[in-house]
Amino acid sequence: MTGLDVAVWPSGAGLDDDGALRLAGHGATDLAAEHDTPVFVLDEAMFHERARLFRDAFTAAFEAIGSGVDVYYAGKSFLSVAVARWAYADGLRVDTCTGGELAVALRAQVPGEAIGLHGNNKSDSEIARAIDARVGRIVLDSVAEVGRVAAAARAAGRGPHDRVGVMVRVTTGIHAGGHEFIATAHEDQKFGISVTGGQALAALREVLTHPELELLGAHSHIGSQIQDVAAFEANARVMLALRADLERATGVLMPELDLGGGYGIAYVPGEEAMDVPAFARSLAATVQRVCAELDTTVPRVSIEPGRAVVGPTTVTLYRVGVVKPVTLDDGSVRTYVAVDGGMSDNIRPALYGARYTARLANRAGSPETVRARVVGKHCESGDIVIDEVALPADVAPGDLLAVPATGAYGRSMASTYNHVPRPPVVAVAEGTSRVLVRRETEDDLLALDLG
Ligand SMILES: Cc1ncc(COP(=O)(O)O)c(C=O)c1O
Ligand SMILES: N[C@@H](CCCC[NH3+])C(=O)O
Repeated sequence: MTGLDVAVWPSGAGLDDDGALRLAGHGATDLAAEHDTPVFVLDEAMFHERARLFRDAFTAAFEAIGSGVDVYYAGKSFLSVAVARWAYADGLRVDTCTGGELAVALRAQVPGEAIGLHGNNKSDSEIARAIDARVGRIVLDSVAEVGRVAAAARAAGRGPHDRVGVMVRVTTGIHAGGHEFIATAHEDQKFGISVTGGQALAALREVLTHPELELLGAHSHIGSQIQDVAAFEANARVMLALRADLERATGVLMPELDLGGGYGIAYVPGEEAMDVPAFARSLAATVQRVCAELDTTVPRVSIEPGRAVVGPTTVTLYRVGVVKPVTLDDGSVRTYVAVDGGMSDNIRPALYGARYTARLANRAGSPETVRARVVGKHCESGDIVIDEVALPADVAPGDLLAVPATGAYGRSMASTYNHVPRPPVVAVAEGTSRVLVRRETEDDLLALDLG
């Protein structure tokens, strides 16, 4: 819509005649008045659009090569009961990685068979709970876990005729993703079992020795915020070769490969939104080509996007407090704009150097701009929301500031640092708005403190 970069702002965002922000027909000023700030505002229609886009694009691409696909929504990016319900209703499955995420998916009445459980350090109770819920698959992350899950399956009365579906998470050596902390398939890190030296192959063979486990396939996830299809394709090659190696060694052809999540989104103007159908077609073509080279059948594929589904749907609204011009050593001025949240609702800039953009949400503001740094209210000089952004020169205390693309890893990684209660998530649609996750209160925090 006019004045807004469509790659960065939700599809339901627009500006009214005064240049104030509207989200799915709701004025940002009204939303802030009703829910207070900071608040995460999620464009519900866009969540459905994004979920169905992944479902339809990948289904079409993989059906075209004679295969099928399951899209798991990665709950770690943002999960609430409503969101889990929506994802399932939109034809997605739900990927969880802790007992807490599993509990949310189950509360949403997502059937167990449509849930996956990950985790590099699952507890006995998480494993037992997943088996009890009859989740569709447990992704094994270490050799030790193979025996533990088999034992838990036996203890739950499962056997050769009622096996527990598992995958083995492997690291393929493909290094991708923006920051070291979010790259996950290089060798020297905690996730998965390496393909080098035959370790992954040995783990897959180990699964086959347990009659109560059904080996559904191998799983990989190479990192997050990846824009380049080549990295996914390189990963797919390694995974397909591993599948062929297992078949040669044992005669067992794994029916499925999970190629993980990690699809990137646009955070700042100038970055482009990914062309999901083109991406899916390119990946499917690679899978088909490599299968032909290996003279093997095309497996069923699953993927686990989180950020690319929910990230672009959400805008954080903050209230501006202190505005402080600071003269730098070179004589230039940087305007520090302090908002009423910060690293407790968005740790990504501090943790990964992640970049965001912002605009005033209650009015257009003056056409002249200042070089602004948006900072939070925490007792930490690294509490920076946006390192540098041009804001109207008349930005003032009381203004509303909107930061887009905060749907993934914002609320889900939020903390209560400095005893700042975590903000709510409000879903907006044309004519309706509702609180998905309520604001924490000081009473919530004090209730934990036993004195
Ligand atoms: C195993 C696994 N699957 C899926 C995801 C989701 O990643 P993204 O939100 O980047 O799509 C992650 C997080 O990086 C992950 O570790
Ligand atoms: N939390 C990370 C990405 C997900 C890592 C999970 N494996 C981020 O905000 O970018």
